[in-house]
Amino acid sequence: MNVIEAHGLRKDFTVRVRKGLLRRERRDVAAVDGVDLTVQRGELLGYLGPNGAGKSTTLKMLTGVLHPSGGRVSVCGLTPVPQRILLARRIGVVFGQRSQLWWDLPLRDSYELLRHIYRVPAAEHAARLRRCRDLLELDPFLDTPVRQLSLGQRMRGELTAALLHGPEVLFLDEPTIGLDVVSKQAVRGFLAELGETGDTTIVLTTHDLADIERLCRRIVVIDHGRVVHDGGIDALHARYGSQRRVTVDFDTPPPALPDLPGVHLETTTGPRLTFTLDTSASVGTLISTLTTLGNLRDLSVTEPEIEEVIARLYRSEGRAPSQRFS
Ligand SMILES: Nc1ncnc2c1ncn2[C@@H]1O[C@H](COP(=O)(O)OP(=O)(O)OP(=O)(O)O)[C@@H](O)[C@H]1O
Repeated sequence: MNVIEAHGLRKDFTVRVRKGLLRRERRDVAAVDGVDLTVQRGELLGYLGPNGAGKSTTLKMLTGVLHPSGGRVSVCGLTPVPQRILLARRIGVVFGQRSQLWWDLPLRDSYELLRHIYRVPAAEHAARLRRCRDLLELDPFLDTPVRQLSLGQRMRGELTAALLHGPEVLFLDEPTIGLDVVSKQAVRGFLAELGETGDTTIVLTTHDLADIERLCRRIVVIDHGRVVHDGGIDALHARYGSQRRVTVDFDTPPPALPDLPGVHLETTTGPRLTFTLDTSASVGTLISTLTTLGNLRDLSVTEPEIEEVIARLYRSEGRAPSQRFS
């Protein structure tokens, strides 16, 4: 069953552009330009794209913060803007830059207030909080006012706040931005566990591709407000011709190699040779050919980096590298 359905979703903003010293011109910018998106119950979807691609704008329309300029959208069977209050009970939202906690209150008190706002039965609330406390290790700072929390502590606190009313869908806009390695691991581990239960549908935007690799089986990539990829990471590797790298060490420098289709000799440093292989080429064929040329002492195969694949995709959509990553 689809929890999120968007068809031809668009959002135009009117911006003023400087024209000469005093003149300003109004111009329409299509931030989201006809996005079709369906997400099934229990999916953990990565929503990717370069800066300014339209990710946050999409999330704002899905959560009822922004009115779409066109298209249809439904989340949990509701239309986000007109049914915003009903929807708020069924979704959880974490926008990295904004807080839903009370700045001067300790986390514990913010959670108690949220319990009353959402009218969550005490036992249910306690059970959910217990789980978050354990998995996100909240106890050392549960009684600290939010304004005194570090970014990583606050993010763990925000995640908990978004989940205490038991939402069906969790929207996360860059939840690991600026976090140290330990906090990132805590947040990722928590989301992985939440995703595995299949009870909560998660839509995650991030520039951290390690988040995507660790968590998402399906990714949707948008650029200039349009979907440019919807599928698994493997499909991306296949589509953008990722290259594996094979490094071998011979006992002594080997003689010249015969040509093998899809295999490219990248570097030779004494007895060490490094090859790149197109997706169509076989590592097995390369190795068996190499063993006929001399004694192999060591061998390593490196899988293509997701960064490399995503960079190719962004490049193929016609952006300069400096515009791509934050
Ligand atoms: N309130 C607004 N008024 C005018 N233009 C806007 C507004 N909000 C967003 N935009 C424009 O819409 C486009 C998409 O912005 P959006 O914030 O959705 O991108 P994003 O993919 O989330 O980017 P980032 O990765 O940098 O957060 C950008 O060109 C942005 O400048």
